[in-house]
Amino acid sequence: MSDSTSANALSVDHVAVHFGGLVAIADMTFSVDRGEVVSLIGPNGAGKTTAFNVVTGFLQPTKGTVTYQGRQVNGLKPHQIADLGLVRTFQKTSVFDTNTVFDNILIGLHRRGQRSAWEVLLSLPRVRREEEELRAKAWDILEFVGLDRQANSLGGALAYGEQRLLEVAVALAAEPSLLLLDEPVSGMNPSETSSFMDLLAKMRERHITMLLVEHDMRMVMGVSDRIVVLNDGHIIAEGSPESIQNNPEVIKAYLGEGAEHVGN
Ligand SMILES: Nc1ncnc2c1ncn2[C@@H]1O[C@H](COP(=O)(O)OP(=O)(O)OP(=O)(O)O)[C@@H](O)[C@H]1O
Repeated sequence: MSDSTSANALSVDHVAVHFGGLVAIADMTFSVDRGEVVSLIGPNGAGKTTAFNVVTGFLQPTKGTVTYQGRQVNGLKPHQIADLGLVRTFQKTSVFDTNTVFDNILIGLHRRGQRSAWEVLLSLPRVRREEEELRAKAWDILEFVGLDRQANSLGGALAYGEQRLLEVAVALAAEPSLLLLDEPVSGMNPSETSSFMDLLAKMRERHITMLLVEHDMRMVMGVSDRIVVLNDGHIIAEGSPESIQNNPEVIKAYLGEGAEHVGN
């Protein structure tokens, strides 16, 4: 973590979100530095999903600003924010069931393509060369997430945990400069969760900046550089996994759900 504000990839400053009279987020300020993995945790209803939706443009804050690499992003549409490199996954998987795993990645890669329909139709040599490069890139991504052996399976035929891996693979195809993961291991069995943690560790080694909303504490403690704890729309603690695990305020906030969730 760096003290320099110029290292901040993402800054959330004094953001509040009200739904009518309900204050989902009262006043939230936090940042994510380049190369950092930051997790947003908190009991049910704390405001995590709301915060995630504000950062990705799916909700507008009532107050405050969100800036990314020095540029204000609140007010932009979700696809404009994605174009800036903030790429998100969803709680529910969004893979194309009737396309192969390989084509799912290829579609993701094509979304970034600059070519006109005419160039593609005429199949110009440059287009063919680029197509080959994209296919090679798709293989690299599939190998990276460990789905290369399922390349020809249909998206819908994959096991649940594999579908979630594919979703991350599609997000990686967009070459995110900040990857936002919304409860990526929810619904996974322990072995799928463990494979997913291995993938996160690999992404971390590649210095992919990540913001994670997650309930699974074993995973949060294992992969995060820094943890931001929300409770009732307020940030009640922020720090390393060790400091969060031993923070009395955090333990108290979780007691209603069972304090053991924080420790392990
Ligand atoms: N669209 C909405 N309209 C009204 N209230 C909402 C809306 N979305 C969220 N809320 C409320 O805002 C508060 C924060 O909800 P949010 O979903 O952000 O919490 P969370 O920490 O993600 O919870 P969980 O862990 O259960 O997903 C809750 O009281 C919730 O009921």
